[in-house]
Amino acid sequence: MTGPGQAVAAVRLAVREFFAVTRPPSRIDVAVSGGADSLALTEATAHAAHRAGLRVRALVVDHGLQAGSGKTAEDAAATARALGADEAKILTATVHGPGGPEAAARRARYDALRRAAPADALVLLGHTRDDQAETVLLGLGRGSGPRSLAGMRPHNPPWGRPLLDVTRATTARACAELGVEPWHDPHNTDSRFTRVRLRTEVLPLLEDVLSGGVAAALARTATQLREDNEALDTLADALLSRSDTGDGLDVAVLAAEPPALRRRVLRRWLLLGGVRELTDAHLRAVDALIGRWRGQGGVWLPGELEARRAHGRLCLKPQSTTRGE
Ligand SMILES: Nc1ncnc2c1ncn2[C@@H]1O[C@H](COP(=O)(O)OP(=O)(O)OP(=O)(O)O)[C@@H](O)[C@H]1O
Repeated sequence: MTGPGQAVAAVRLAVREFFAVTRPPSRIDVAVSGGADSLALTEATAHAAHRAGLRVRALVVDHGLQAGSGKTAEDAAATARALGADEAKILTATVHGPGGPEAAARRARYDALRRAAPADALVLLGHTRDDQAETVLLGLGRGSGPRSLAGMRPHNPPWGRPLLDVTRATTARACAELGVEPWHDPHNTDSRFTRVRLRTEVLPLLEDVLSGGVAAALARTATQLREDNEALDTLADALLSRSDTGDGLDVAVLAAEPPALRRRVLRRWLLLGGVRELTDAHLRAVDALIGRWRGQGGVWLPGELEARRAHGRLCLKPQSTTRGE
């Protein structure tokens, strides 16, 4: 008997390595679009799970946006079962709200998956190294900070992404080895989408100019930044406890620290304090109350809150018209 092909073996190895670090619950959910990435992931997950006595459920989201989407979802569910999933469930998503149709569909998809999964669930997604590279490149082009350039995290409960080191070419080959025909999302070739143009025009050009290895290099950048971020987050946590006096943050303690670390502390403090949709401009304005203090008034923040400096402390209060120091 011949064993699995090389590509199937590579995907299985990635899933096994993921489970060695992230202990899976007794039932693992896999988000299945019917594309090559999530089908290859389903097969590898079922292979690893069954050896460990765990169950696998495929979750397929039908956005109802394209004609025949119901059939696409049913086909994806049937293929997932054929590849070893113990059960397959089709979820319907209601797409509405702000942003373009892609963003609205993504939001609706993640909401539907989150609703279907129990609190301690692990929901696996088929993002690959190519997706990670595109995310980093998109972030670079938009001037994003290190948090965003660190790309997608392999484990960010309930989400798990075991294939971030596996290429899209490998998942396509794995499907061919398994004898399954993946679904091809028409959006993936629609050049009206920025991500599609990055994938089909920008990355191939960069690969050519830089003699290859660009996607792998971008994914490495993401990993390095993620490690740096984790280290800085640990420092920021410690600095937040040290500067928190109970009636605000001690300005003198924060002023002695580098601005990048200070902004990380402020970000955590503001989010914990109930500020929503914090932008970089807000963060810099609050930081200016420490680093560029000229007796300015408070900074108004989303969530009807105001950060103010008074008596050597930085305080977060409901918005008012009173002035600080
Ligand atoms: N209709 C769907 N039903 C279930 N899971 C899906 C569906 N579409 C996508 N997924 C899951 O999300 C993974 C990533 O797919 P895709 O890149 O299309 O989605 P995305 O979440 O919009 O990603 P990105 O963050 O890259 O924009 C897939 O491999 C699959 O696991």
